[in-house]
Amino acid sequence: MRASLLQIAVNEDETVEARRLRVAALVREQAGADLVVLPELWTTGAFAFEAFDAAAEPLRGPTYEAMAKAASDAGVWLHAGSVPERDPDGRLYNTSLVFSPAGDLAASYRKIHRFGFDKGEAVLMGAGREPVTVRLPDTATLGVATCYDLRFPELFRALVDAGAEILVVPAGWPERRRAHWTLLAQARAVENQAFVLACGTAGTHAGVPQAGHSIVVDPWGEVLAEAGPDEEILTVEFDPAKVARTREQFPALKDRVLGLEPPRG
Ligand SMILES: NC(=O)CCC(=O)C(=O)O
Repeated sequence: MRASLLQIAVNEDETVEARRLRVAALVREQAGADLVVLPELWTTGAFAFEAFDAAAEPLRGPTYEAMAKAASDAGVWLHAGSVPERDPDGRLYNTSLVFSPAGDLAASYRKIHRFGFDKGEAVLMGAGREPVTVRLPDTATLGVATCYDLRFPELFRALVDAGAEILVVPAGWPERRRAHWTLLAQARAVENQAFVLACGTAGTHAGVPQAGHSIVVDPWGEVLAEAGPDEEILTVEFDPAKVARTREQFPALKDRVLGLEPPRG
């Protein structure tokens, strides 16, 4: 399987419309890949809270249209990262879109864990409730999560319980916590014996330098590829069957003890 992670630079000197056109062209150039992955909220930047409202779009808005067409032009599965979605009631969500090679929407996922504690995304956007997996026929099952979700292992375990073998994590992770990003991507891969494809942004928006360093980790925790800090296309080839082999050779997932009593005392 060949995957391309498009680590897009999100800077304020480029308009949302210009970036959308540029990213669509980059996706088209990935013809021949099986899966293309974009970062979180790449139209505005994940920390550009003040831009969310103006840039919000219905699910089937301009980013949906551009990415559906780019996926079908390239003939690839496309995890198009996330967009600020405005639902029919006016509520915003951080919503990921996954397209089939025919350009059909295969899945959408509203980010469950919103970042910012008592400000930013956490107050501006609603929370998703449903973990989402996507079956790529004859290939593997994707489990999708978004950025801050990476800190919550129980979500990833739910995805694995639903059959996920490749965990895809679009993000807008800041440079100041880059060490967490790398560590958590490896931890989620090792504990779930799954591939992790984590695609971040580069550049600086809203005064927050982005980490870049998109990363692909295999089910044994080995880093197969890692980007640098700037805009980059990270391409990697791997065998999804390694998930089943790893889980068979080192069957730790079978040793889970569920439903523990709460601690006494
Ligand atoms: N956009 C995000 O979810 C940022 C997450 C983050 O900065 C962190 O978890 O640290």
